[in-house]
Amino acid sequence: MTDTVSDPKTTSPDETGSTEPQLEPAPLRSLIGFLGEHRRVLVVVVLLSLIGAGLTLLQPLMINRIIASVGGEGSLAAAATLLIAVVLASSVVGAVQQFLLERTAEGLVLSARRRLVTHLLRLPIRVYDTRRAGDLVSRVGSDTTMVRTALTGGLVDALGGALVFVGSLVAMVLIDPVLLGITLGVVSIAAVSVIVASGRIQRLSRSAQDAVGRLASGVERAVSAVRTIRAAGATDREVDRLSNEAQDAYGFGVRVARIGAILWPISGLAVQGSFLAVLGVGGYRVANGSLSVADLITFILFLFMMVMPLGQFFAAITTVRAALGALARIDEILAVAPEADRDPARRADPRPAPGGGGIGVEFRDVEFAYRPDRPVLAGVSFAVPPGSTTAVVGPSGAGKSTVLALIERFYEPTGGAIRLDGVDVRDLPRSVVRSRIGYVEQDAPVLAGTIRDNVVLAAPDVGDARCREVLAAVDLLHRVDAHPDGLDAVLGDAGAGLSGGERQRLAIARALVTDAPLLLLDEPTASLDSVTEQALTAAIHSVSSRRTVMIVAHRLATVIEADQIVVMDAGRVVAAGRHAELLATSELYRQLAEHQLLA
Ligand SMILES: Nc1ncnc2c1ncn2[C@@H]1O[C@H](COP(=O)(O)OP(=O)(O)OP(=O)(O)O)[C@@H](O)[C@H]1O
Repeated sequence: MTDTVSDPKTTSPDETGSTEPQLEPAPLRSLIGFLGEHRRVLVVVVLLSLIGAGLTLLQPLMINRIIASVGGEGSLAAAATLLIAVVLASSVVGAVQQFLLERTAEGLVLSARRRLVTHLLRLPIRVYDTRRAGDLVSRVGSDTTMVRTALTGGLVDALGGALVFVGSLVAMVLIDPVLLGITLGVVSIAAVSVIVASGRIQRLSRSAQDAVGRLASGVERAVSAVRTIRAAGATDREVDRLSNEAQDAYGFGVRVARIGAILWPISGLAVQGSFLAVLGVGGYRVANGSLSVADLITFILFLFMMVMPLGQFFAAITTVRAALGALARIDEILAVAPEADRDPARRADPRPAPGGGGIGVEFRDVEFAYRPDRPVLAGVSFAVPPGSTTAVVGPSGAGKSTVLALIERFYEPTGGAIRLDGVDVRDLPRSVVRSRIGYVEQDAPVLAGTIRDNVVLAAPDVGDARCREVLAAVDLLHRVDAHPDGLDAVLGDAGAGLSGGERQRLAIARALVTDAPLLLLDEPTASLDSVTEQALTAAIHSVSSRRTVMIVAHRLATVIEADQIVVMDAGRVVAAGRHAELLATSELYRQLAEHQLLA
């Protein structure tokens, strides 16, 4: 299972001027796979495009008939009526095709965004540790739009165009092979230059998308930390940083424009050259009688027809290549395996959650590292009896939060085992493990939305009475009642409208609402004053009679009453026991306690 975003295939960074390793563009078949679910309507669009191409090809032949009818061959009125009918039919077919194509393109964006969002929220936690949120967001917003341009920017038109091109070619070879030879000679100069240049355009567009991703990450970083940035007087520097990222995207766009600026005159010259050559040589051949005027005009009309799809085709190459660059960024995320459980056959039967008393937790020789070269937990063992309260204390960086993250199965231990009620957590589906746990992470976020949205996150069906009950338990009910909208009071991003302590208490209410038998609290009282802290500690204490509680705390006052205190240092358990015992037996605990005037 892949659980990190890998970029196995990279190109040399200096090709694009970017210092970051570049993803290889997605292969064309990946784009075709993406289009797969819209294949029915795309077949219709392609058919319409082919019909449109056929109708277009008929037009020069009809003009030939009109010219011939002026010379006395057949009815002019009939030929003209037929031409008008064909032109009208071709417009109608074109309009229907355009609409279906645009609708399909929107559908493509929709399904790509849905797939990405579905996947993005299920990636292993490790991936979010290494990826920037803004960049992930820009893949959903901007890269999907780029893929859309592959369709609307000519992929389908190019198919109809190919028919017009081939049809024109056949007609032209029948009319005058010599003239056709001259035309192709000149046009191939344009073709070669476009194909060479489009590879470069593809790399540059991908770099532009990467730059847009970095810009989005930068904006996200700046907006989410706007107070800190303002207070630090760093606004101007952040603005400069972001405008540099925007400048990068601009730079790549300008480089694409530069290539385009050289490219289009070359193709324009080739097209003009072929017209002039056909007019010159064709005029000469009309003069010496080897070609009729009607055939020369028809040939020139077919030349027009051939050149138009050529333009479409060149444009399609460029947009499809740019889209493949963006698709590589989408595929990179889709290729990461989402969080997965063990083969169901090997899973233990999840036991029903006990009615009361909580569940037991056991760590046996647990090893863990976020990075292979830096072990974070080394042989951690301890047992938390059901219904007891265990505090985990120790200096910063000791691995306390990691212990809770492993119980939640955000990461897998690299050695040893974690058991819930005697069952290895790896043998339980993650959803079952998590449904039994109420978890308050360190700096737990408040989600934008109402107070109710926040409380019922894990239990969307609970009623107002239960919401009020848990809000009362964390001493927030009076705050809710003071607001005219009560539970429906809207909180801004990051819980704007609440104090730091209120946010923390709301997070605890969220963990309490499900009545989960195991409560994991990571520094739940960090931003509380000592009076509120005491109230909250009492609240936690009152709910702890019915469940197992594990609480990480720096403030020992919170945990003095715990049934067991596990002291960690540098990824190891150095002591475990009750407060009074540890004061006598653990030097580290005594130091921690002395600092807080508890000894
Ligand atoms: N997501 C992560 N990726 C890489 N390293 C991490 C990650 N989270 C924590 N670490 C590292 O793992 C070690 C233990 O971190 P952890 O957060 O578990 O410590 P802690 O005891 O909870 O610290 P604190 O009391 O400061 O919260 C630290 O060295 C930290 O730098």
